[in-house]
Amino acid sequence: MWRNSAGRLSRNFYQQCRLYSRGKKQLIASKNSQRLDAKPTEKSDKSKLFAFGNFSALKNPEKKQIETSHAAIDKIVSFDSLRIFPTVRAAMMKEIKKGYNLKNTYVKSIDEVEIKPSPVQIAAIRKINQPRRVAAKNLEKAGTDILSEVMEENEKRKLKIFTIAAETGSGKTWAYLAPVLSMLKQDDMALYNRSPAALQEAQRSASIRSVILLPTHELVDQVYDTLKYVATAPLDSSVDIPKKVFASKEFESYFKDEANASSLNLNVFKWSVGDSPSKLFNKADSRRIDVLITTPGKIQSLKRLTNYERPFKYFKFVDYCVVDEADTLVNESWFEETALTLQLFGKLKDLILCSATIPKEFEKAIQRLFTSKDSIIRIVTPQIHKIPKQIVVKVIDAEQSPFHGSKSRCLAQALYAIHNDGTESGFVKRVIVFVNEKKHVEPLVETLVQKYHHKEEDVVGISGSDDHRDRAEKILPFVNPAASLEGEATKLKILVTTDLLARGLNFHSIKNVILMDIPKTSIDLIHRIGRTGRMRQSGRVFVIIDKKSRKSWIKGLPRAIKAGATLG
Ligand SMILES: Nc1ncnc2c1ncn2[C@@H]1O[C@H](COP(=O)(O)OP(=O)(O)OP(=O)(O)O)[C@@H](O)[C@H]1O
Repeated sequence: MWRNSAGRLSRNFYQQCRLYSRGKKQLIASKNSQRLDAKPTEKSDKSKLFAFGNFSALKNPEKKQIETSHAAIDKIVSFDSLRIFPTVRAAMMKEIKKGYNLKNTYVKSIDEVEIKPSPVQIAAIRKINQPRRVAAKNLEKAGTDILSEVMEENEKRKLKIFTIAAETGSGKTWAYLAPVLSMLKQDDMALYNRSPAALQEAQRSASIRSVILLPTHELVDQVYDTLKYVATAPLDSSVDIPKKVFASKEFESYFKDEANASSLNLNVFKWSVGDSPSKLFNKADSRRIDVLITTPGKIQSLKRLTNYERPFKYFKFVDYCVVDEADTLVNESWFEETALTLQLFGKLKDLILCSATIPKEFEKAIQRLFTSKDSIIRIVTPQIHKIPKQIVVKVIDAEQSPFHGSKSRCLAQALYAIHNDGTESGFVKRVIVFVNEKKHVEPLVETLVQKYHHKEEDVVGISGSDDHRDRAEKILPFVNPAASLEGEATKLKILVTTDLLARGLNFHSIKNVILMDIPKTSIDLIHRIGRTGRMRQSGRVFVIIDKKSRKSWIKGLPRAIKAGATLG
């Protein structure tokens, strides 16, 4: 019912979206593929679960799924053992090294650092970037060449759906970029080796090959910055491409043309807040867009255009789509925009849904978005829903003296202690303070400046009420590497914000996060804590509680994290 004769998504999708939003219908049919689905967690694991009442909102994947990932992960220690297109691997290493945090390490130069794949990168790259081949036994059964050719063509076009779920700061962005960019380059090489002119012709077609969907413009900027760098990073084939690659005829003929070996030569485009539709159309008309980074809302805004015929025509040939922060983009308030956007990609080959948590609602939305549970290949890392052990969590009770119930006095004291604790010497210290409500952001900034004498230029507040240009400006000192002090006295920069900036943002080596309020759910707790302790770095989290928020269970959090408990 969902697919037309060519097996693609049918046109009456929109009405069904309405039915779905009333909880009546399933939406996207998809072909069967490997099933590694999660079942309810066994009782025995409950003992290690840190879950409380309606705070608990996470679905724990089944042990079998975790073991599958464990097995895949243990065997691999280098990117060279993973199937990544050679120039993609080289550009990725350069990009990771460019952003690597050498602060307070004993490493003198980045060249001494060996970049190893993180668990989620190993599991995702192995599972996603698989050659699309029909199983030999099925080809035998086919008998005739024509039928086996049709089967191989179908296999190539079959929609494969993957979910990636891995702890915060574990490198999920490259876990999906490496396979997607590799597939784009593999497609380029196949076409080039058939005929260089055919590749040039394809590059002139007004179309979009892959789309990365994110919930906020900050995240669009962040992923775009990564892609903008790798798309044109200069490569030296004599150094960046291992000799053994040239043993393959395919690569040898492709890289003979220096232009194919000297950079990825990909056309990446960010279409974000304030950008007009014509900016997107002109970009696509001038050269095929290899990767579009945007939000579902921006794409759906094209529906309102009256002066363009068929504004969605550019999306007809999208091969690969990533829904990052998918637990946000498929939850109730975003679902319809995301589902309608996915429906535009009628010839999609790979759909990747990526998130740091698996909320219970996420599972329900996925199972209603895709007709049968076994149409999804799930990639879950063993540390999912665990707080990385290198993060130390402390609970501070504002009811104790000398705070006498004042959380802001408690905050001021914690900031003072961080400012004078001798850590991060030689660099400006940066602290992120999370509050639950955006209306509390500015008053807290005021209090820190007026009452606790922090300098105005050292305390910024960011919430959804701010204009996106101001937000982008204010956030820079926290997403860029720490500025060095050059002999000045220690300095503390404070960012007061809400969950708007808790998801996905790759704050650069932030060592301290303070939660002024207990988050509403364990999902928000994981995302807020995950702004520190990223990619195996250390971090500290201070949770301030008082009579109102005082929940004895939160006092058990530090111990639970130390014991490696899974948040529920
Ligand atoms: N293999 C690696 N080795 C070292 N650093 C890496 C590696 N892969 C990625 N990084 C760096 O780790 C940091 C975190 O990566 P990323 O933002 O993708 O994490 P994430 O899992 O998406 O986090 P979140 O769940 O918060 O979105 C980035 O600065 C990235 O450059």
